Amino acid sequence: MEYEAVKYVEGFVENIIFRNEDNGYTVFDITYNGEEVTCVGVLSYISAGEFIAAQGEFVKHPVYYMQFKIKSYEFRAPDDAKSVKRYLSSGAIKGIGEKMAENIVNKFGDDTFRIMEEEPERLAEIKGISIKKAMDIAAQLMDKRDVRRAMMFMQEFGISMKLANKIYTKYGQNIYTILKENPYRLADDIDGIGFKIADEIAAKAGIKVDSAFRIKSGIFYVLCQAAGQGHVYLPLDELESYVKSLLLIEFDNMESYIMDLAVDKKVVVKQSGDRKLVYAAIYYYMETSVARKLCDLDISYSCNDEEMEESIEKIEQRLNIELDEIQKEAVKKTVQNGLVVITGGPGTGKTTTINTIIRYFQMEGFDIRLAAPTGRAAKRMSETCGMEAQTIHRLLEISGGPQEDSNGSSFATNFDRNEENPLETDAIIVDEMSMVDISIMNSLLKAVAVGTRLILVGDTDQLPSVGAGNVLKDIIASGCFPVVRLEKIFRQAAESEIVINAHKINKGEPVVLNKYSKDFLFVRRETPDEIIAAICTLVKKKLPDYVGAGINEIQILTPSKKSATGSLRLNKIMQEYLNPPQAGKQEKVYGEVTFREGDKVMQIKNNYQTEWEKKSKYGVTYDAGSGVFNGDTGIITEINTFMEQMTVKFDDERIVKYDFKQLEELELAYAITVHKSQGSEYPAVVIPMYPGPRMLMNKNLLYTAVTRARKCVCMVGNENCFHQMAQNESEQRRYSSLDERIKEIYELDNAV
Ligand SMILES: Nc1ncnc2c1ncn2[C@@H]1O[C@H](COP(=O)(O)OP(=O)(O)OP(=O)(O)O)[C@@H](O)[C@H]1O
Repeated sequence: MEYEAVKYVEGFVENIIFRNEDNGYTVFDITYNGEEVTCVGVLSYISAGEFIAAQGEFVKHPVYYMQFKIKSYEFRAPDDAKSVKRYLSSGAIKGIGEKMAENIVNKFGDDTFRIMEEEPERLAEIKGISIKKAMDIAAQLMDKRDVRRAMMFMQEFGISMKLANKIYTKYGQNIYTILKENPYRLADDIDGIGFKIADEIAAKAGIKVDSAFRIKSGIFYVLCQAAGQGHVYLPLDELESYVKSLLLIEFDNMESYIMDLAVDKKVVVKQSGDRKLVYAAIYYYMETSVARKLCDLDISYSCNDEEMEESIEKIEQRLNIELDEIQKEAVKKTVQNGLVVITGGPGTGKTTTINTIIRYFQMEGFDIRLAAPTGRAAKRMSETCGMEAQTIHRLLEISGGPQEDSNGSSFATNFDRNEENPLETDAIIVDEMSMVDISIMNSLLKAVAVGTRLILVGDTDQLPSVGAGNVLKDIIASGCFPVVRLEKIFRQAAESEIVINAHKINKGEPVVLNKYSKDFLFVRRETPDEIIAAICTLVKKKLPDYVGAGINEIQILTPSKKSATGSLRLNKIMQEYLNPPQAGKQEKVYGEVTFREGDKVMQIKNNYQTEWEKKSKYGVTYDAGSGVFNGDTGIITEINTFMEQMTVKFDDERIVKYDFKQLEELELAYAITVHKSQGSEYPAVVIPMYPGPRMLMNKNLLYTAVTRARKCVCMVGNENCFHQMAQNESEQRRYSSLDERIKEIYELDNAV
């Protein structure tokens, strides 16, 4: 072939060699003038068997030699008998093989395609084709043409192939009206499309910036964003100002848009005093159903006080302890009530109380389940209670990916345990309740049958849950259920300056920073670089021996991600220091991060599908399952660039193979933010103390960081920064109203 002269090729798509569904880049073969030609180009749609006519030119590829680079193209219906036969026998139409293709073309010749499209019933004139089959062939042809047209149409709006496929699967031929009239529906209906993408599409479709669809979609988007920051609702005035700054327009009738959304059941509006509160409907109903269930669980049992005292005494003898009066009261309350909250700071005897409750229930012959919100918290609970604790997710038996609401947007997880199939147990004790958000609380409560005792344990002064809601605080604030507050610090705990100082921080009392403390150390440094240098020495040389732990067990906790002493920078430096490049150590660069064999990493989102296994030292698998969760930490044991896989061994021995595509789920974890450390405990914790944003650097955060340490807290930096944090009460306000929902339902129940 005279490659240079050829500017046009045509032929049947025979073999698709490569296709990137995100951007449509495709490599495929056709036969042109009797020769096989490899074509490359960006195509919105392609299917083997289609007839393509393309303009472009041949270019020389270093390995694959000459390839035709497509500039423009069109798919054509084949127009002569030979081509039609080729097309039909390519397998493009299901149900037509080579022989039948021949029969069809012999009968109708060049007119075949027109007949198939316009008078498909005539195909039944051929032996072996029923009327039903004839109509099916016609439908397939139409479908193919429709898909091709739709894909090309969507490309005009800059929609990636992958999304275009999803959109077409959802709407079919309705895409034309939807994209032209209300592309914002995509944000509601299709996973992977949010307001921002829909807004870009809308701009291309010429939708006006003040269109009602845009404003309503913007309102809903702002509510969902607020939920991502922990808010269950937003007051109307705040919502309005966020929406206006998102959409960059001014408009008057905010309330009428909200009313429209309320009619569509997408939002709920509640009056509170003289303010209107706007909820994304799903969160409102979650709060309501959590409140309803809590009231249902709150039943009381009549118990003989003497018998309870006797049983407690027996346990005290067995455990060789003497419970404090409040601890005893806590135990009794759990025996007498279906729902009890136990709250207290570090060292106030929560674990001891839980352990007594467990023994008590065991003596009664109760079946008991223990749970905590994260893997690490569950592991710690198992250790301190001497009985297996599970994550709430596992307790509820995850049964697949995120569940979709009627609009198709994902918001929750499917659990096998739910109202139809509740947990069959007498008592459930949940620890670290401060981390439980409204969504997982809702799922948990669905699976708890009335009659099962539920005991909620936590410290309300820890940072609130990452997800929306203020569950523990609201339950307590409602004042409707039995709550036991443990406040006394026990002798053993009182010897720990970690515990003493944590309580001082909490109460706003002055803390003396004395570097001679046994477990609460402050190393004074000024600049970020000096601070980091000191941290390096502490983590590698000093602390492991001091607390009798491995280097990887010493955890750096930092308030922020991006500052000079933030987790991103610290991780880079610590990686160089603790796990530098070395011949034979494989690496994988992913975005800004280089992962290296031997690195400490953390899973940063819940993934219920990811499979894991546990292996004995001889490499024999003895346990397997699925699900890795936000906060799980481990070590990279292998990077296989050929298989494009990275293997991580988690702290609890689970081994997970990540495809390179999945690496967005992992972060280096030499240093992690305090927020991510909630619910975990480490033998030693190192905290850089360097000024940062006031909203972030507050008492709550300091308290949470300090209480993560079991044996030693070591702060490095500026003493003033510590004191400012301890005095900064600016706990960011969370808009939640579970307490109100509980009160409403409780009052209704008790009014009867
Ligand atoms: N009634 C008691 N008498 C004497 N010591 C007690 C009593 N209750 C708890 N302790 C001791 O106080 C210390 C703290 O108790 P525990 O671990 O139960 O508290 P916690 O609230 O669970 O603390 P953390 O949240 O820090 O784990 C432990 O050493 C425990 O043995």
